[in-house]
Amino acid sequence: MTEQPGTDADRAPVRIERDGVVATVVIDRPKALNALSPEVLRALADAFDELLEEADAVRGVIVVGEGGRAFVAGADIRSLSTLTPEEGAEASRLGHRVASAIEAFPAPVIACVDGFALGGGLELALACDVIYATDASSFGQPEVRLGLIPGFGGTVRLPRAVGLSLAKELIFTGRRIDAATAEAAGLVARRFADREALLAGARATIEEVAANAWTAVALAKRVLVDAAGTPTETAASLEVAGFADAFRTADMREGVAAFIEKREPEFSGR
Ligand SMILES: CCCCCCCCCCCCC[C@H](O)CC(=O)SCCNC(=O)CCNC(=O)[C@H](O)C(C)(C)COP(=O)(O)OP(=O)(O)OC[C@H]1O[C@@H](n2cnc3c(N)ncnc32)[C@H](O)[C@@H]1OP(=O)(O)O
Repeated sequence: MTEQPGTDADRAPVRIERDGVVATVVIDRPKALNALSPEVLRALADAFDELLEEADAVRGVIVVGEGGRAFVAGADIRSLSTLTPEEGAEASRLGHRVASAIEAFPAPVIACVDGFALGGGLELALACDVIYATDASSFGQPEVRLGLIPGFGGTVRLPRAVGLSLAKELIFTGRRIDAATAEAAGLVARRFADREALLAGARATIEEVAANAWTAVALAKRVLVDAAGTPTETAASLEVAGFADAFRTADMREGVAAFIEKREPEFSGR
């Protein structure tokens, strides 16, 4: 799909901003409320592939929508209207590829929601590790109002985030919930008064994580992602393997030694 002139045509749909150990992935289609076109999805997948090449220097990623009105207002409905069922399946697979790239990234990815997070937008946020939001934000899976169902992981991750009962209510009604309700439901980890506080809070969290053994943080994320939704026995065996892997790191030896010697650890990332 090509952007209409005078809309977002003159800008890349996604950009990466680097500042120290923090990388920020900005979805930049504000005139379409950052709707997910195929170009946006491919650019998101490329962005995380690019960040993976620098993973030894990036301790956390912020994902945010440009414009202050929306994180992402869903899949691009104009694009969806042109699809055959097979193209729809391909679009859904493209969305799942982006979600997998986010879940595979070896550091925390924080969705900073400022405005609407709807449909594929909420699903993108759910693929991230943590969701932070401004008070004015809202969340929903309105696909059924378009004759669709969630196609970017919403039927998988929303029940995990808020429980099956509320997930079914949101998916069946297409209703939007505000940030306070989303926080109370466990969908949003922290709320902030405005965009500036939101981004500052996400940065502070990443810097706090960066002070830890990021080998352990990466291991914990891998276990949490791989174990999600699996039977308890499977999840437990994944944790056992991850715990054993931690003993193979220099960081574990350094962390333990630093505690015993009553000094600050100096983690190497090995
Ligand atoms: C091969 C082709 C592939 C095509 C798709 C590729 C991506 C696929 C991704 C994987 C699968 C995703 C599966 C997902 O589960 C499906 C969905 O997400 S379906 C869409 C769900 N979202 C919605 O239904 C929300 C739609 N928007 C609204 O309800 C309202 O815009 C709003 C958010 C409540 C805000 O309302 P207002 O404040 O009144 O603002 P406007 O409505 O005037 O919007 C401003 C402007 O933005 C345009 N716009 C908003 N949302 C979208 C959108 N989702 N797609 C396209 N454009 C959108 C709106 O049209 C306005 O533009 P203008 O008319 O001014 O040009």
